[in-house]
Amino acid sequence: MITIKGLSKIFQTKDQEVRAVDDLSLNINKGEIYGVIGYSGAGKSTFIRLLNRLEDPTEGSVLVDDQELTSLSKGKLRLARQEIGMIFQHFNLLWSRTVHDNIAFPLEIAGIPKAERQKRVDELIELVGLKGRGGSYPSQLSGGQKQRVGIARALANNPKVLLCDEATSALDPETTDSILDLLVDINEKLGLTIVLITHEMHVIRKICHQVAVMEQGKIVEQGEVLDVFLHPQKAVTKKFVDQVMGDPEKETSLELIKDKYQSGEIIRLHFVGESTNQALISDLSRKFEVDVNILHGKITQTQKGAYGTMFVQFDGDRKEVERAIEYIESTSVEVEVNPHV
Ligand SMILES: Nc1ncnc2c1ncn2[C@@H]1O[C@H](COP(=O)(O)OP(=O)(O)OP(=O)(O)O)[C@@H](O)[C@H]1O
Repeated sequence: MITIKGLSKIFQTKDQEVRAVDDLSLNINKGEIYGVIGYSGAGKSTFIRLLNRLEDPTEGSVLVDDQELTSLSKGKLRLARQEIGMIFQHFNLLWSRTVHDNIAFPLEIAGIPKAERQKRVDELIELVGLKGRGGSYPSQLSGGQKQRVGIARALANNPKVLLCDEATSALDPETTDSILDLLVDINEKLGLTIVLITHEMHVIRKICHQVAVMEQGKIVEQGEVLDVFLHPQKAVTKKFVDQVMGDPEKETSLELIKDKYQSGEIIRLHFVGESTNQALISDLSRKFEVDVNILHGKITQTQKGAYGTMFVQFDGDRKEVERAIEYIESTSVEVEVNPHV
């Protein structure tokens, strides 16, 4: 759906040149939720603004659904932008217009007749869960409701792509989750491709299929969310993963655990998706004469299933413990016996 090649944006300031986006190339597939994460100043906002040419690139190209945005004239660009909706951290609503009229605004600009507009606005209000609030003004809405209006407005012209610029950063954790759920719902219902930028790994973990980590204008790591969680290569990525997971190995001393539980085997289980294995522990105790003692760990949910590490102790007949370990090795849960500190 989106092909980005050699994209750069250089800002000239009085005394220096800032490479906000530096020779970036990537592909985003249709129907994917693609997250870009980075710390402040990494170049995320510049990057997302280049995707709908709110910012003109210094070099490189952006193709959306095979249309090259970078070479379009102003008139054609306006049409192309109808295919790319955008939502913002601070909502960017029109304060003197009602919810209904905010959502109708892009339809008016696109020249949609009034009756059709009315029907479409009603559908959108329903889709984002704001039924009955069409006559309210933005100042009468909560942050989460304002963002719902932003989403409805962005979807008005049936775009192929939705860009989200720190869309939940101004919201509390609970409201953040409800907006993220709405984005997943829209992605699944409409098959919409979503590109979002964020500095919160929670957002990536909860809804993204793919993630790119940005640092100093470059993408330093990218891939499927679970893979990146599982094998973070760069220090910056590790820091982001620790943001949601903590580091179970740092939080407790394995030596202490080993001292305390000297019989049987201490085992580290690493869950990497595939929800079928969530029942592993009960499976083990049903199938084998082994006592499973949960010692420490953290498991969280991603779009592709459970992810995380758990330390357990297996106690019982040695042969039976070995059989239980062999059984885990036949699943997608990674297992390490007597892990090193
Ligand atoms: N209009 C501009 N003129 C000059 N420099 C700019 C301009 N816009 C951005 N920059 C610089 O480009 C770099 C990347 O900024 P950008 O806002 O894209 O980062 P970000 O990752 O979105 O950070 P934040 O989350 O804080 O917005 C920064 O060093 C910033 O100072």
